[in-house]
Amino acid sequence: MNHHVDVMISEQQIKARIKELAAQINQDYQHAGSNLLLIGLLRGSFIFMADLCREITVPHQVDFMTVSSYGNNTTSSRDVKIVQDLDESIENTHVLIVEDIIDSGNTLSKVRDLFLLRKPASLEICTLIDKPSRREVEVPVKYIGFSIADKFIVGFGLDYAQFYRHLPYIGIVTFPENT
Ligand SMILES: O=P(O)(O)OC[C@H]1O[C@H](OP(=O)(O)OP(=O)(O)O)[C@H](O)[C@@H]1O
Ligand code: HPA
Repeated sequence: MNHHVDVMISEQQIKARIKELAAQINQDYQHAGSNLLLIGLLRGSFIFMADLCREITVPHQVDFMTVSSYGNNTTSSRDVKIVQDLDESIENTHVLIVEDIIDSGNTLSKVRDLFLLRKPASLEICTLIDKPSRREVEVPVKYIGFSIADKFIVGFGLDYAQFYRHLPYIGIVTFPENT
């Protein structure tokens, strides 16, 4: 493959930040009873979800929904597809969407609008990475791991053409035409 990957956010930095996010979530949801549901958007969120939920000590359930908008491209198609919806109702449930990255905002905006129609008790978003300069659609995000500049990144669940999701760090992809 004609590009290379450099470390941008180390494994240690990510682990430490996830602990901080979970501490904030534990505090914010201490009165949610056992009515908290974390919903990860696949595929990108699977590693962040696995690490985050193991730091969350308030009772909660975990579910996933499969959504896709990038295909194998590095820019959003803006056509967000619900590939696999939730099986269960989220009515009267405190829902926290867990996402790897918010870039244009198209994915989370569509999912958020869909979930709001289902009348959850509350609905918030937690993303590991935010790229605010790329936003096309505003979406309220309560928990942000790292806010970064406009670079295409991989690792910790994030892919380039489905590769690199396994990297334990966030890396920047450099393409030859950009160097
Ligand atoms: O804010 P946006 O511009 O919509 O971009 C964010 C979305 O893009 C990626 O998903 P992708 O469609 O690549 O699917 P994946 O989760 O399977 O990697 C990522 O996981 C987010 O869901
Ligand atoms: O920078 C990115 N990397 C991988 N997938 C993505 N989806 C939106 N932005 C990105």
